[in-house]
Amino acid sequence: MITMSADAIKLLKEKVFDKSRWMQLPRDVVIGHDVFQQLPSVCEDLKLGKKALLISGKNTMDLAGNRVREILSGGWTIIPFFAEEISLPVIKEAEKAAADADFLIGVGGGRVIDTAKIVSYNLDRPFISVPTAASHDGIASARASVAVEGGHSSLQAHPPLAIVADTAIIARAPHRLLAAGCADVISNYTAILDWELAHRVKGEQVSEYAAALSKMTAEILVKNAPLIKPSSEESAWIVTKALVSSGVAMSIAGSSRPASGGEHKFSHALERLAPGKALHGESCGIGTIISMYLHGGDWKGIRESLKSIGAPVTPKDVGIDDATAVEALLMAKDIRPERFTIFDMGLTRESAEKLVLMLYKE
Ligand SMILES: NC(=O)C1=CN([C@@H]2O[C@H](COP(=O)(O)OP(=O)(O)OC[C@H]3O[C@@H](n4cnc5c(N)ncnc54)[C@H](OP(=O)(O)O)[C@@H]3O)[C@@H](O)[C@H]2O)C=CC1
Ligand SMILES: O=C(CO)COP(=O)(O)O
Ligand SMILES: [Zn+2]
Repeated sequence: MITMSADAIKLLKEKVFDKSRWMQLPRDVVIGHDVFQQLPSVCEDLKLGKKALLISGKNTMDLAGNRVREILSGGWTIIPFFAEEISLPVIKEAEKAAADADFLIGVGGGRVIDTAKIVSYNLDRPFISVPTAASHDGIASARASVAVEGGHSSLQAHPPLAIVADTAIIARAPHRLLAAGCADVISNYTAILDWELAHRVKGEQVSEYAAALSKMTAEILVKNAPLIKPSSEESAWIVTKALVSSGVAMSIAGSSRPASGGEHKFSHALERLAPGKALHGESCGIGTIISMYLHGGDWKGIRESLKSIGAPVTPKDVGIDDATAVEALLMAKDIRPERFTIFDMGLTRESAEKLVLMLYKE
């Protein structure tokens, strides 16, 4: 009889048994021109029930939420709910409003979709993600980002059961939103470098598949950067696919690690210090240039790609002064401190000031 030593059993346990992971992925992904028409088929296909809470925003309810409501009105009862911000009180209100709903629909930008995602998770009801802008990679992810007292939380949630992304609507959104979505994807480059750094310094486990998918998504996007233009449905299509792919990478990893490193911590810090000035993806893009410089990579190449897409590359471009950006860089390490990144490698005020100035250099 072969017997195993206690050490061998421990190793086997670490290598095999403790590795079980539950990956949840979206089931129906419909991207294209005028695909709202397919919402009834999607709801029937997924057997979601007959009553839904539709969460949308101040602008997006008129732009798309009401249209979704109209399309589904033949066979479903749709209760509209305005989410003007993402906050715990709004989430609680939405949960009350969804008490007897069978499923949730989030129609809007990242904040609306994350709100619907959290409500869906808390009430254990399915949800459909209907992005009106290709501005963030939470469209398909199983994570939800929410500012909390003294920090920023990335909450575990369910991924949407379906994504219905109408490229005609997305193409009509202000170009700023599309460029922000590109920057959110481009930030995958430094998110992966930070993840690998955390592996080397802290022994954090890296999912090779999630990392490869995330990096490949950023590479394809950068390759297609010359095709990304305002008001173009082809651009909306390219960017939406990249955002879905990046979201899937997060689901594979079971965390936002493949798409969120130090550049995201900088973005969350900036949002705290200068709320509402920069879009999420915009500040992530600026953080990516700085992080890539610190990693010793091609930061000028990243800056050129962002510029060519029309994304901001300096704090000034988003109406934020340099001193605030310096503070955000210094604060970044304290946002979700358990996530080790390049900003934990001894960044000083003096170096932070130099890094911000560097953004303006030719
Ligand atoms: N869960 C995850 O994995 C991820 C989550 N995020 C989160 O997503 C959020 C950022 O998303 P983002 O979309 O940039 O920001 P917002 O959701 O704040 O949307 C920005 C603005 O764009 C408006 N808008 C949306 N679509 C259109 C359109 N078609 N035409 C005109 N205006 C439009 C919104 O209107 P309205 O007022 O109607 O909302 C809002 O005023 C952050 O909270 C971030 O943390 C980001 C990445 C990943
Ligand atoms: O924005 C995200 C990925 O692009 C998710 O990030 P966080 O986990 O930092 O909230
Ligand atoms: Zn992001």
